[in-house]
Amino acid sequence: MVLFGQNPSQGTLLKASQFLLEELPIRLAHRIKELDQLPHNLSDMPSIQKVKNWYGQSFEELIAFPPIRLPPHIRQALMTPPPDYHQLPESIPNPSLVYTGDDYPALDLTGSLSKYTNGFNNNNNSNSNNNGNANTHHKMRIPMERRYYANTSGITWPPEIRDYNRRFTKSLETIKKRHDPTVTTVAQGVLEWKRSCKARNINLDVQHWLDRFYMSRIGIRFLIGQHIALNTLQPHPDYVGIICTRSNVHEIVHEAIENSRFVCEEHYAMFKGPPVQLICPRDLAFPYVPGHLSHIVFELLKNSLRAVVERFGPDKEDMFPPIKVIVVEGKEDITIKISDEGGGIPRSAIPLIWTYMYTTMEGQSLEQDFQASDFKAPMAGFGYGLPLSRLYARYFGGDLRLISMDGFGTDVYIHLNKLSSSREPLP
Ligand SMILES: Nc1ncnc2c1ncn2[C@@H]1O[C@H](COP(=O)(O)OP(=O)(O)OP(=O)(O)O)[C@@H](O)[C@H]1O
Repeated sequence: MVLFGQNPSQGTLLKASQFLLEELPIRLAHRIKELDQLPHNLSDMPSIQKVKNWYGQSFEELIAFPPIRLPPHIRQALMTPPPDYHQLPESIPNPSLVYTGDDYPALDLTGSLSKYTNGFNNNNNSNSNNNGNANTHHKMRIPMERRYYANTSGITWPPEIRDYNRRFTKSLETIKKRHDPTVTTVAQGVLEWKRSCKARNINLDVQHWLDRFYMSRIGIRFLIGQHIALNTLQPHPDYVGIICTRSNVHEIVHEAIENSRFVCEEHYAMFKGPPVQLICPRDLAFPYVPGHLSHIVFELLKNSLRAVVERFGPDKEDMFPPIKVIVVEGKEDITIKISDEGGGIPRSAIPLIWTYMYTTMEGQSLEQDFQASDFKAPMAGFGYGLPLSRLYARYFGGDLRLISMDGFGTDVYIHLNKLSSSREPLP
Protein backbone atom coordinates (compact mmCIF):
# COMPACT_ATOMS: atom_id res chain seq x y z
CA MET A 1 0.00 0.00 0.00
CA VAL A 2 2.91 2.31 0.65
CA LEU A 3 4.31 1.69 -2.83
CA PHE A 4 0.95 2.05 -4.45
CA GLY A 5 -0.06 5.22 -2.68
CA GLN A 6 3.08 7.27 -3.27
CA ASN A 7 2.23 10.26 -5.47
CA PRO A 8 -0.98 8.70 -6.76
CA SER A 9 -2.43 9.89 -10.05
CA GLN A 10 -6.18 10.15 -10.60
CA GLY A 11 -5.83 6.83 -12.45
CA THR A 12 -4.27 5.06 -9.47
CA LEU A 13 -6.94 6.50 -7.21
CA LEU A 14 -9.60 5.23 -9.58
CA LYS A 15 -8.00 1.81 -9.47
CA ALA A 16 -8.12 1.95 -5.69
CA SER A 17 -11.79 2.99 -5.79
CA GLN A 18 -12.55 0.01 -7.98
CA PHE A 19 -10.68 -2.30 -5.66
CA LEU A 20 -12.67 -1.03 -2.67
CA LEU A 21 -15.93 -1.25 -4.56
CA GLU A 22 -15.25 -4.94 -4.95
CA GLU A 23 -13.62 -5.66 -1.61
CA LEU A 24 -15.77 -3.73 0.85
CA PRO A 25 -19.17 -5.23 -0.03
CA ILE A 26 -17.65 -8.70 0.44
CA ARG A 27 -16.35 -7.82 3.89
CA LEU A 28 -19.59 -6.09 4.88
CA ALA A 29 -21.67 -9.02 3.66
CA HIS A 30 -19.67 -11.45 5.79
CA ARG A 31 -20.28 -9.29 8.86
CA ILE A 32 -24.02 -9.06 8.15
CA LYS A 33 -24.16 -12.85 7.97
CA GLU A 34 -22.24 -13.11 11.21
CA LEU A 35 -24.45 -10.56 12.95
CA ASP A 36 -27.36 -12.78 12.01
CA GLN A 37 -25.73 -15.91 13.35
CA LEU A 38 -24.63 -14.72 16.76
CA PRO A 39 -24.87 -17.36 19.49
CA HIS A 40 -27.43 -17.31 22.30
CA ASN A 41 -30.03 -15.13 20.56
CA LEU A 42 -27.72 -12.17 20.71
CA SER A 43 -28.75 -11.34 17.15
CA ASP A 44 -32.20 -10.39 18.42
CA MET A 45 -30.93 -7.57 20.64
CA PRO A 46 -32.05 -4.13 19.37
CA SER A 47 -28.52 -2.68 19.31
CA ILE A 48 -27.20 -5.63 17.29
CA GLN A 49 -30.04 -5.14 14.82
CA LYS A 50 -29.12 -1.47 14.61
CA VAL A 51 -25.51 -2.32 13.72
CA LYS A 52 -26.66 -4.90 11.19
CA ASN A 53 -28.80 -2.26 9.48
CA TRP A 54 -25.79 0.06 9.21
CA TYR A 55 -23.82 -2.71 7.54
CA GLY A 56 -26.74 -3.41 5.22
CA GLN A 57 -27.13 0.23 4.29
CA SER A 58 -23.43 0.64 3.55
CA PHE A 59 -23.42 -2.56 1.50
CA GLU A 60 -26.31 -1.26 -0.59
CA GLU A 61 -24.76 2.14 -1.12
CA LEU A 62 -21.58 0.51 -2.39
CA ILE A 63 -23.15 -1.92 -4.79
CA ALA A 64 -25.49 0.79 -6.11
CA PHE A 65 -22.63 3.25 -6.63
CA PRO A 66 -22.96 4.41 -10.26
CA PRO A 67 -20.18 2.94 -12.44
CA ILE A 68 -17.94 5.14 -14.53
CA ARG A 69 -17.87 4.91 -18.31
CA LEU A 70 -14.33 5.10 -19.62
CA PRO A 71 -12.93 5.42 -23.12
CA PRO A 72 -11.26 2.17 -24.31
CA HIS A 73 -7.68 3.50 -24.13
CA ILE A 74 -8.16 4.47 -20.46
CA ARG A 75 -9.72 1.10 -19.65
CA GLN A 76 -6.76 -0.58 -21.31
CA ALA A 77 -4.29 1.54 -19.34
CA LEU A 78 -5.96 0.63 -16.07
CA MET A 79 -5.69 -3.06 -16.81
CA THR A 80 -2.02 -3.05 -17.80
CA PRO A 81 0.41 -3.85 -14.99
CA PRO A 82 3.21 -1.33 -14.57
CA PRO A 83 6.57 -2.25 -16.11
CA ASP A 84 8.18 -2.53 -12.67
CA TYR A 85 5.38 -4.75 -11.38
CA HIS A 86 7.69 -7.73 -10.88
CA GLN A 87 10.10 -5.61 -8.95
CA LEU A 88 7.77 -5.20 -6.04
CA PRO A 89 9.85 -6.10 -3.01
CA GLU A 90 9.19 -9.41 -1.36
CA SER A 91 7.61 -8.99 2.01
CA ILE A 92 9.58 -10.49 4.86
CA PRO A 93 7.24 -12.39 7.13
CA ASN A 94 7.93 -12.14 10.82
CA PRO A 95 9.04 -15.64 11.91
CA SER A 96 6.81 -15.43 14.96
CA LEU A 97 3.81 -15.51 12.62
CA VAL A 98 3.73 -18.79 10.77
CA TYR A 99 1.76 -18.58 7.54
CA THR A 100 0.06 -21.51 5.97
CA GLY A 101 0.72 -21.32 2.26
CA ASP A 102 -1.85 -19.12 0.58
CA ASP A 103 -3.97 -18.86 3.65
CA TYR A 104 -4.51 -15.97 5.92
CA PRO A 105 -3.04 -16.76 9.31
CA ALA A 106 -5.93 -17.55 11.56
CA LEU A 107 -6.60 -15.05 14.27
CA ASP A 108 -6.11 -16.89 17.48
CA LEU A 109 -8.98 -16.10 19.68
CA THR A 110 -7.84 -17.85 22.78
CA GLY A 111 -5.05 -15.47 23.60
CA SER A 112 -2.01 -17.38 22.40
CA LEU A 113 -0.62 -17.76 18.94
CA SER A 114 -1.19 -21.50 18.80
CA LYS A 115 -3.38 -21.40 15.73
CA TYR A 116 -0.65 -19.84 13.69
CA THR A 117 1.54 -22.78 14.45
CA ASN A 118 -1.18 -25.43 14.39
CA GLY A 119 -1.81 -24.66 10.76
CA PHE A 120 1.86 -25.05 9.89
CA ASN A 121 2.48 -27.68 7.19
CA ASN A 122 -1.21 -27.88 6.59
CA ASN A 123 -2.33 -25.93 3.60
CA ASN A 124 -5.95 -26.65 4.21
CA ASN A 125 -5.81 -25.31 7.70
CA SER A 126 -8.21 -27.54 9.49
CA ASN A 127 -8.52 -25.29 12.51
CA SER A 128 -11.65 -23.46 11.82
CA ASN A 129 -14.73 -23.81 9.76
CA ASN A 130 -14.52 -20.21 8.78
CA ASN A 131 -11.10 -20.73 7.38
CA GLY A 132 -12.24 -23.51 5.16
CA ASN A 133 -14.67 -21.20 3.44
CA ALA A 134 -12.36 -18.24 3.44
CA ASN A 135 -9.60 -20.24 1.77
CA THR A 136 -11.66 -21.37 -1.16
CA HIS A 137 -12.91 -17.86 -1.49
CA HIS A 138 -9.52 -16.18 -1.41
CA LYS A 139 -7.94 -18.60 -3.82
CA MET A 140 -10.42 -17.60 -6.49
CA ARG A 141 -9.65 -13.95 -6.06
CA ILE A 142 -6.95 -12.02 -7.86
CA PRO A 143 -4.06 -11.07 -5.54
CA MET A 144 -4.51 -7.66 -4.04
CA GLU A 145 -1.37 -6.14 -5.55
CA ARG A 146 -2.43 -7.07 -9.07
CA ARG A 147 -5.79 -5.46 -8.72
CA TYR A 148 -4.33 -2.48 -7.00
CA TYR A 149 -1.55 -1.81 -9.49
CA ALA A 150 -1.89 -0.17 -12.85
CA ASN A 151 0.39 1.38 -15.40
CA THR A 152 -0.92 4.86 -15.07
CA SER A 153 2.07 6.94 -16.12
CA GLY A 154 1.96 9.24 -19.13
CA ILE A 155 -1.81 9.31 -19.44
CA THR A 156 -4.05 12.33 -19.41
CA TRP A 157 -6.98 11.48 -17.21
CA PRO A 158 -10.35 12.81 -18.28
CA PRO A 159 -12.01 15.13 -15.73
CA GLU A 160 -14.83 12.67 -15.03
CA ILE A 161 -12.29 10.44 -13.28
CA ARG A 162 -11.46 13.16 -10.78
CA ASP A 163 -15.15 13.73 -10.29
CA TYR A 164 -15.79 10.01 -9.80
CA ASN A 165 -12.96 9.75 -7.26
CA ARG A 166 -14.32 12.73 -5.38
CA ARG A 167 -17.84 11.30 -5.24
CA PHE A 168 -16.62 7.88 -4.17
CA THR A 169 -14.48 9.38 -1.40
CA LYS A 170 -17.50 11.34 -0.15
CA SER A 171 -19.54 8.19 -0.12
CA LEU A 172 -16.83 6.40 1.90
CA GLU A 173 -16.73 9.29 4.37
CA THR A 174 -20.47 8.89 4.94
CA ILE A 175 -20.05 5.14 5.47
CA LYS A 176 -17.12 5.58 7.86
CA LYS A 177 -19.05 8.11 9.92
CA ARG A 178 -22.12 5.88 10.04
CA HIS A 179 -20.06 3.09 11.57
CA ASP A 180 -18.23 5.27 14.13
CA PRO A 181 -20.39 4.08 17.05
CA THR A 182 -20.22 0.38 16.10
CA VAL A 183 -17.98 -0.71 18.97
CA THR A 184 -20.11 0.98 21.61
CA THR A 185 -23.37 -0.13 20.01
CA VAL A 186 -22.31 -3.77 19.80
CA ALA A 187 -21.18 -3.47 23.42
CA GLN A 188 -24.60 -2.15 24.25
CA GLY A 189 -26.14 -5.14 22.46
CA VAL A 190 -24.07 -7.46 24.60
CA LEU A 191 -25.23 -5.57 27.70
CA GLU A 192 -28.86 -5.92 26.61
CA TRP A 193 -28.27 -9.63 26.24
CA LYS A 194 -26.46 -9.90 29.60
CA ARG A 195 -29.42 -8.22 31.25
CA SER A 196 -31.96 -10.36 29.43
CA CYS A 197 -30.38 -13.62 30.61
CA LYS A 198 -28.84 -12.28 33.83
CA ALA A 199 -25.34 -13.41 32.78
CA ARG A 200 -22.36 -12.03 34.70
CA ASN A 201 -19.62 -12.60 32.15
CA ILE A 202 -19.79 -13.23 28.46
CA ASN A 203 -19.33 -16.75 27.13
CA LEU A 204 -16.21 -17.82 25.30
CA ASP A 205 -18.06 -18.14 21.99
CA VAL A 206 -19.31 -14.55 22.27
CA GLN A 207 -15.80 -13.42 23.16
CA HIS A 208 -14.44 -15.16 20.04
CA TRP A 209 -17.17 -13.66 17.95
CA LEU A 210 -16.39 -10.14 19.19
CA ASP A 211 -12.66 -10.62 18.54
CA ARG A 212 -13.37 -11.64 14.98
CA PHE A 213 -15.91 -8.91 14.41
CA TYR A 214 -13.76 -6.10 15.78
CA MET A 215 -10.64 -7.35 13.99
CA SER A 216 -12.54 -7.28 10.73
CA ARG A 217 -13.73 -3.79 11.56
CA ILE A 218 -10.15 -2.62 12.04
CA GLY A 219 -9.36 -4.00 8.57
CA ILE A 220 -12.34 -2.33 6.91
CA ARG A 221 -11.63 0.99 8.56
CA PHE A 222 -7.97 0.80 7.68
CA LEU A 223 -8.84 0.35 3.99
CA ILE A 224 -11.44 3.12 4.05
CA GLY A 225 -9.28 5.49 6.12
CA GLN A 226 -6.34 4.95 3.77
CA HIS A 227 -8.45 5.68 0.71
CA ILE A 228 -9.98 8.83 2.15
CA ALA A 229 -6.56 10.08 3.24
CA LEU A 230 -5.01 9.41 -0.18
CA ASN A 231 -7.81 11.37 -1.82
CA THR A 232 -8.04 14.27 0.58
CA LEU A 233 -4.72 14.93 2.34
CA GLN A 234 -1.94 17.10 0.99
CA PRO A 235 1.20 15.13 0.07
CA HIS A 236 3.65 14.76 2.95
CA PRO A 237 7.16 13.28 2.61
CA ASP A 238 6.62 10.88 5.54
CA TYR A 239 3.02 9.90 4.92
CA VAL A 240 1.23 7.66 2.46
CA GLY A 241 -2.42 8.04 3.40
CA ILE A 242 -2.66 7.20 7.08
CA ILE A 243 0.56 5.19 7.04
CA CYS A 244 3.54 7.10 8.32
CA THR A 245 6.63 5.60 6.71
CA ARG A 246 8.77 7.03 9.53
CA SER A 247 6.55 6.80 12.58
CA ASN A 248 8.66 8.14 15.40
CA VAL A 249 8.01 5.93 18.41
CA HIS A 250 9.36 8.43 20.95
CA GLU A 251 7.06 11.19 19.70
CA ILE A 252 3.98 8.97 19.59
CA VAL A 253 4.55 7.50 23.05
CA HIS A 254 5.41 10.89 24.51
CA GLU A 255 2.16 12.33 23.22
CA ALA A 256 0.19 9.36 24.59
CA ILE A 257 1.82 9.96 27.99
CA GLU A 258 0.77 13.61 27.99
CA ASN A 259 -2.78 12.76 26.91
CA SER A 260 -3.32 9.93 29.37
CA ARG A 261 -1.94 11.96 32.28
CA PHE A 262 -4.23 14.79 31.34
CA VAL A 263 -7.28 12.48 31.32
CA CYS A 264 -6.15 11.01 34.65
CA GLU A 265 -5.70 14.42 36.28
CA GLU A 266 -9.10 15.55 35.03
CA HIS A 267 -10.79 12.37 36.18
CA TYR A 268 -9.37 12.36 39.71
CA ALA A 269 -9.39 16.16 39.91
CA MET A 270 -5.73 16.17 40.89
CA PHE A 271 -2.97 18.63 40.18
CA LYS A 272 -0.34 16.11 39.09
CA GLY A 273 -0.91 12.52 37.99
CA PRO A 274 1.71 9.77 38.55
CA PRO A 275 5.00 10.52 36.78
CA VAL A 276 5.84 8.52 33.66
CA GLN A 277 9.46 7.90 32.64
CA LEU A 278 10.13 7.25 28.98
CA ILE A 279 13.28 5.45 27.89
CA CYS A 280 13.29 5.33 24.11
CA PRO A 281 15.79 6.18 21.36
CA ARG A 282 14.68 9.51 19.93
CA ASP A 283 15.34 8.50 16.35
CA LEU A 284 13.56 5.13 16.41
CA ALA A 285 11.17 5.17 13.46
CA PHE A 286 9.41 2.54 11.35
CA PRO A 287 6.43 2.37 8.99
CA TYR A 288 3.19 2.15 10.95
CA VAL A 289 -0.20 3.77 11.39
CA PRO A 290 0.50 6.26 14.19
CA GLY A 291 -3.19 6.39 15.16
CA HIS A 292 -3.14 2.67 16.01
CA LEU A 293 0.00 2.92 18.11
CA SER A 294 -1.11 5.97 20.07
CA HIS A 295 -4.45 4.31 20.76
CA ILE A 296 -2.75 1.21 22.21
CA VAL A 297 -0.25 3.12 24.36
CA PHE A 298 -2.88 5.59 25.57
CA GLU A 299 -5.21 2.78 26.68
CA LEU A 300 -2.46 0.91 28.53
CA LEU A 301 -1.14 4.03 30.22
CA LYS A 302 -4.62 4.92 31.45
CA ASN A 303 -4.80 1.49 33.08
CA SER A 304 -1.42 1.96 34.77
CA LEU A 305 -2.18 5.50 35.92
CA ARG A 306 -5.49 4.41 37.36
CA ALA A 307 -3.91 1.43 39.17
CA VAL A 308 -1.25 3.67 40.75
CA VAL A 309 -3.72 6.37 41.79
CA GLU A 310 -6.16 3.88 43.26
CA ARG A 311 -3.46 2.02 45.13
CA PHE A 312 -1.98 5.10 46.80
CA GLY A 313 -5.01 7.38 46.81
CA PRO A 314 -5.61 10.51 44.70
CA ASP A 315 -4.39 12.80 47.48
CA LYS A 316 -0.99 11.05 47.77
CA GLU A 317 0.60 12.75 44.80
CA ASP A 318 4.05 12.81 46.41
CA MET A 319 4.07 9.06 46.93
CA PHE A 320 3.25 7.91 43.40
CA PRO A 321 5.99 5.60 42.10
CA PRO A 322 6.83 6.35 38.46
CA ILE A 323 5.41 4.32 35.60
CA LYS A 324 8.29 3.23 33.35
CA VAL A 325 7.97 2.98 29.60
CA ILE A 326 10.90 1.27 27.92
CA VAL A 327 11.14 0.95 24.15
CA VAL A 328 13.67 -1.35 22.51
CA GLU A 329 14.27 -2.27 18.90
CA GLY A 330 15.02 -5.92 18.27
CA LYS A 331 15.58 -7.94 15.10
CA GLU A 332 11.94 -8.73 14.46
CA ASP A 333 10.00 -6.50 16.78
CA ILE A 334 9.96 -3.13 18.41
CA THR A 335 8.83 -3.81 21.96
CA ILE A 336 7.33 -1.30 24.35
CA LYS A 337 7.19 -2.31 28.00
CA ILE A 338 4.96 -0.38 30.37
CA SER A 339 5.66 -1.16 34.03
CA ASP A 340 3.63 0.17 36.90
CA GLU A 341 3.58 -0.35 40.64
CA GLY A 342 -0.18 -0.17 40.86
CA GLY A 343 -0.60 -3.37 42.87
CA GLY A 344 -1.03 -5.82 39.99
CA ILE A 345 -4.00 -8.05 39.22
CA PRO A 346 -5.02 -11.16 41.18
CA ARG A 347 -4.13 -14.34 39.28
CA SER A 348 -7.76 -15.43 39.21
CA ALA A 349 -8.73 -12.27 37.30
CA ILE A 350 -6.07 -12.62 34.61
CA PRO A 351 -8.22 -14.66 32.17
CA LEU A 352 -11.02 -12.11 32.58
CA ILE A 353 -9.04 -9.01 31.69
CA TRP A 354 -8.98 -10.01 28.01
CA THR A 355 -12.72 -10.42 27.88
CA TYR A 356 -14.82 -7.57 26.59
CA MET A 357 -16.80 -5.72 29.21
CA TYR A 358 -14.71 -6.90 32.13
CA THR A 359 -13.87 -3.88 34.23
CA THR A 360 -13.30 -3.18 37.87
CA MET A 361 -14.27 0.46 37.39
CA GLU A 362 -17.61 1.14 38.95
CA GLY A 363 -20.43 3.39 37.83
CA GLN A 364 -19.16 4.16 34.33
CA SER A 365 -20.61 1.35 32.30
CA LEU A 366 -22.65 1.68 29.16
CA GLU A 367 -25.91 1.75 31.04
CA GLN A 368 -27.01 4.93 29.31
CA ASP A 369 -27.05 5.44 25.61
CA PHE A 370 -23.33 5.84 25.23
CA GLN A 371 -22.58 7.61 21.98
CA ALA A 372 -18.86 8.24 22.11
CA SER A 373 -16.79 7.11 19.19
CA ASP A 374 -13.84 4.76 19.57
CA PHE A 375 -11.14 7.24 20.19
CA LYS A 376 -12.87 9.29 22.84
CA ALA A 377 -12.41 6.91 25.71
CA PRO A 378 -13.12 7.90 29.28
CA MET A 379 -10.60 7.12 32.03
CA ALA A 380 -11.88 3.56 32.32
CA GLY A 381 -15.03 1.59 32.71
CA PHE A 382 -15.81 0.23 29.33
CA GLY A 383 -13.80 -2.99 29.70
CA TYR A 384 -12.60 -2.75 26.09
CA GLY A 385 -9.14 -1.23 26.56
CA LEU A 386 -7.07 -4.40 26.72
CA PRO A 387 -8.88 -6.68 24.24
CA LEU A 388 -9.20 -3.95 21.59
CA SER A 389 -5.60 -2.81 22.00
CA ARG A 390 -4.49 -6.39 21.49
CA LEU A 391 -6.44 -6.54 18.22
CA TYR A 392 -4.82 -3.30 17.02
CA ALA A 393 -1.39 -4.73 17.87
CA ARG A 394 -2.19 -8.00 16.10
CA TYR A 395 -3.59 -6.39 12.99
CA PHE A 396 -0.08 -5.56 11.78
CA GLY A 397 1.42 -8.78 13.09
CA GLY A 398 2.27 -7.63 16.62
CA ASP A 399 0.90 -8.73 19.96
CA LEU A 400 0.14 -7.64 23.49
CA ARG A 401 1.03 -9.49 26.67
CA LEU A 402 0.46 -8.71 30.30
CA ILE A 403 2.30 -10.06 33.33
CA SER A 404 1.14 -9.10 36.76
CA MET A 405 2.77 -9.40 40.15
CA ASP A 406 -0.15 -9.51 42.51
CA GLY A 407 0.49 -7.06 45.32
CA PHE A 408 3.13 -5.08 43.44
CA GLY A 409 2.40 -4.08 39.86
CA THR A 410 1.85 -4.92 36.22
CA ASP A 411 4.10 -5.16 33.16
CA VAL A 412 2.52 -4.91 29.74
CA TYR A 413 4.51 -5.70 26.59
CA ILE A 414 3.47 -4.27 23.25
CA HIS A 415 5.18 -6.16 20.44
CA LEU A 416 5.17 -4.30 17.15
CA ASN A 417 6.11 -6.24 14.06
CA LYS A 418 9.06 -4.46 12.48
CA LEU A 419 9.18 -6.65 9.39
CA SER A 420 6.50 -6.34 6.80
CA SER A 421 4.09 -9.19 6.40
CA SER A 422 1.74 -9.46 3.53
CA ARG A 423 -1.55 -10.57 4.96
CA GLU A 424 -4.13 -9.37 7.40
CA PRO A 425 -4.84 -11.76 10.28
CA LEU A 426 -8.47 -12.16 9.30
CA PRO A 427 -10.10 -15.54 9.60
N1 LIG B 1 -1.97 -1.95 34.87
C1 LIG B 1 -3.01 -2.48 35.52
N2 LIG B 1 -2.98 -2.64 36.87
C2 LIG B 1 -4.01 -3.17 37.55
N3 LIG B 1 -5.17 -3.60 36.97
C3 LIG B 1 -5.26 -3.49 35.63
C4 LIG B 1 -4.21 -2.93 34.84
N4 LIG B 1 -4.59 -2.96 33.54
C5 LIG B 1 -5.84 -3.50 33.52
N5 LIG B 1 -6.25 -3.82 34.77
C6 LIG B 1 -7.54 -4.43 35.14
O1 LIG B 1 -8.14 -4.98 33.96
C7 LIG B 1 -9.46 -4.43 33.79
C8 LIG B 1 -9.77 -4.36 32.31
O2 LIG B 1 -8.96 -3.41 31.68
P1 LIG B 1 -9.43 -2.75 30.31
O3 LIG B 1 -8.37 -1.79 29.88
O4 LIG B 1 -9.79 -3.82 29.35
O5 LIG B 1 -10.79 -1.99 30.69
P2 LIG B 1 -11.01 -0.71 31.62
O6 LIG B 1 -9.71 0.00 31.81
O7 LIG B 1 -11.71 -1.15 32.86
O8 LIG B 1 -11.98 0.15 30.74
P3 LIG B 1 -11.67 0.87 29.33
O9 LIG B 1 -12.39 0.08 28.30
O10 LIG B 1 -12.26 2.22 29.48
O11 LIG B 1 -10.18 0.85 29.11
C9 LIG B 1 -9.43 -3.09 34.50
O12 LIG B 1 -10.72 -2.67 34.91
C10 LIG B 1 -8.52 -3.39 35.69
O13 LIG B 1 -9.25 -4.03 36.73
